[in-house]
Amino acid sequence: MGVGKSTVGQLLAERLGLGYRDTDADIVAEQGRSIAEIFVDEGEAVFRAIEKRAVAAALAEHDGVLALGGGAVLDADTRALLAGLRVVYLSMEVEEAVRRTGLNAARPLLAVNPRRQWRELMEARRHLYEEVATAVVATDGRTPEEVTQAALDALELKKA
Ligand SMILES: Nc1ncnc2c1ncn2[C@@H]1O[C@H](COP(=O)(O)OP(=O)(O)O)[C@@H](O)[C@H]1O
Ligand SMILES: O=C(O)C1=C[C@@H](OP(=O)(O)O)[C@@H](O)[C@H](O)C1
Ligand SMILES: [Mg+2]
Repeated sequence: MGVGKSTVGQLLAERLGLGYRDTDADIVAEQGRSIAEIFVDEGEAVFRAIEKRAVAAALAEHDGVLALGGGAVLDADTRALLAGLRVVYLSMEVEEAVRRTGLNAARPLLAVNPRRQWRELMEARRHLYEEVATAVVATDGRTPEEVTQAALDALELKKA
């Protein structure tokens, strides 16, 4: 969360001359309400079910760069759909995460104690990100443009 998937995803798509899509944006458009509203109104389990459908639809329809929400990989079927695709895991340390997400209420899972909540989420998820990734790019101290270049380099290496 806040590592730059949406920001870098758009830049990456521009650099590759491909389309860009973001499953959180798809969900907001389909539901007609914000991610935070879905969490508040219906809870995380309902959000995850909506997200699972949105990711499957996007992977089926879209041929380009796709940014996922940070929790999409919690679902085993979603992880299976990612197998065989080029998946970039953007990483960062906790201090960078707090700087980037701040007290932004748009991310309900970090709303109360961002530092502690982020650490706990990463402990639970790191192995899943590593499982689905075909390339890992550290983003600390890098601008979005530098991260994009590093992702291109990492993807290029993977092609060889
Ligand atoms: N490399 C970066 N350096 C500094 N700030 C960044 C970087 N990448 C993204 N940001 C900022 O961090 C915030 C979260 O970025 P976003 O792309 O929405 O992340 P994600 O989609 O992974 O949650 C935004 O305010 C964005 O401008
Ligand atoms: O990591 C998560 O569980 C979430 C990440 C968010 O997307 P970003 O990773 O784009 O912030 C969004 O899907 C929702 O708030 C839940
Ligand atoms: Mg995003």
